[in-house]
Amino acid sequence: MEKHFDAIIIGAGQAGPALAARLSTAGQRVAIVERHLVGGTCVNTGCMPTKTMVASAYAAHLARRGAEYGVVTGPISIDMGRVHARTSRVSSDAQGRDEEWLRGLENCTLIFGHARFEGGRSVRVGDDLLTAAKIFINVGGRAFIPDMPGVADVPLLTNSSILKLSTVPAHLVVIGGSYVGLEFAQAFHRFGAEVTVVEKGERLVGREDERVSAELQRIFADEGIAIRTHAECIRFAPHGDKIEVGLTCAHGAPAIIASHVLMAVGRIPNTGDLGLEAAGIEIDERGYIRVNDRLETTAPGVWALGDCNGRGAFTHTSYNDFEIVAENLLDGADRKVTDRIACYALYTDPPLGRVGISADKARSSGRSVKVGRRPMSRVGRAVEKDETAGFMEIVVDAETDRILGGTILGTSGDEAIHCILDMMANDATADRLRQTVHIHPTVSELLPTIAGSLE
Ligand SMILES: Cc1cc2nc3c(=O)[nH]c(=O)nc-3n(C[C@H](O)[C@H](O)[C@H](O)COP(=O)(O)OP(=O)(O)OC[C@H]3O[C@@H](n4cnc5c(N)ncnc54)[C@H](O)[C@@H]3O)c2cc1C
Ligand SMILES: NC(=O)c1ccc[n+]([C@@H]2O[C@H](COP(=O)([O-])OP(=O)(O)OC[C@H]3O[C@@H](n4cnc5c(N)ncnc54)[C@H](O)[C@@H]3O)[C@@H](O)[C@H]2O)c1
Repeated sequence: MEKHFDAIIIGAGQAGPALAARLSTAGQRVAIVERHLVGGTCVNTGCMPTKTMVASAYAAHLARRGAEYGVVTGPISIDMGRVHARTSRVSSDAQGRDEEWLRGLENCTLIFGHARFEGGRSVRVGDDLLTAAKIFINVGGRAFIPDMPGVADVPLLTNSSILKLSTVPAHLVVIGGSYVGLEFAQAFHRFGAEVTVVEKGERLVGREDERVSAELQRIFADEGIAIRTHAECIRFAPHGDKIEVGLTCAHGAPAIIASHVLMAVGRIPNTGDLGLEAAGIEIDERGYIRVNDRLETTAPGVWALGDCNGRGAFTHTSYNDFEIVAENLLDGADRKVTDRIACYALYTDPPLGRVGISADKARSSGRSVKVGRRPMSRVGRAVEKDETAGFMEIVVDAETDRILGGTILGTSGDEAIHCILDMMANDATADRLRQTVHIHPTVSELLPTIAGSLE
């Protein structure tokens, strides 16, 4: 059956639902199509369940350290069933709320099914052909499983299936030492698993400055998490009821035996089964939909938002894509994706908060910069909490004194980094930050001091 709307949104992740609400409130008839669960990756298999798990793991870690704080506790054990139940509840509550809200929107129809383009203005979902003058793609991505030797011969976990474990793995091998890998590695180690992180690059979080990689590696090693870098030739083979993970490393054992293996080597966009060619929508060599600064695709009347456009890979970037598209369409704004200041956090303990350009990248780009840095051991609040691993860093343009970026690898780094982000958003100078009085005792209070001693 053919059904006509003013707008079709494909995918109910982090941009789609908000856009559906804005367009339908503006009086447009909107269809939003979702093939699995409302809320997409973040709510169901990404941010929310992982940060819930990370919180349980932190509780376990603190409980084990209780005596250091003068809290005498008995033996610590992990009820993985309850960890799992808590994680599922947080996700399913949010998913249910989001779905109910979408269903309640006037002028908006929520349709479950796989959407596929049949032309520039038409999308098939099952027996229905939906047509609209405007189509918005918000299909996200999924875990990438590379074609490594033995990959089809053994069971491998992804960020989705690992959330279903209701027992603690004996030995979890994590392939990939970046966001997904490190957050799960530390959490499962704190739940009691032996954990080995296997990274093919020369260091963890290879996109960050070496100082960050080295400090994270030290923190992980101190906790007892094994790390194997330079693992360039990973292969898998069944080993009884276990999995042999073969590694060709510069040093160390050639293989390890795992009870479970998590693949965390990146994500690929869900663009292969969308029929994009029928609408003339171009993708790049990695499958990301090509968009311009206003997130318009190569087909008129079609936009791509969120992870599938390759312009961001976070919930906040997907949501910001919604803001850009909605304000340009409905408010006559001229917002651009390149106006966004890069910012993100890695939820290890301590977390890494990052904004703008890093010190090494600024220097290698040839810019003249000043850098201020302090170890977390100089932050009073960190000392009081006895969480002194890490450091804080601010990067400043030596000519204009404008703040270019910041790194906080340390307790509350995911929150405190916003001081630097907000200063950057207001184009403030380091001197302005230096003059700003911050609250004592906080992690943020050292930032004005650092801004006053740049080198
Ligand atoms: C383990 C993990 C932890 C993460 N933690 C964080 C974090 O702490 N902070 C952060 O900012 N980001 C985090 N992320 C990234 C974040 O989850 C994503 O950037 C974000 O969810 C992207 O949102 P999106 O709207 O682009 O797509 P998604 O949330 O992936 O939503 C896309 C939706 O489209 C649907 N869909 C796909 N194809 C079709 C089709 N053909 N027809 C109909 N529907 C379709 C999918 O079912 C899905 O519901 C994490 C990711 C992972 C994997
Ligand atoms: N805190 C957060 O915001 C958060 C948390 C989790 C995920 N995410 C999002 O999810 C995306 C995916 O995260 P990710 O960690 O899977 O990918 P990633 O691209 O960030 O890192 C992949 C890692 O795997 C390594 N690798 C690649 N191929 C390999 C191989 N064959 N063998 C061993 N190692 C290999 C890479 O060198 C890299 O270190 C991120 O881009 C991020 O945006 C965000």
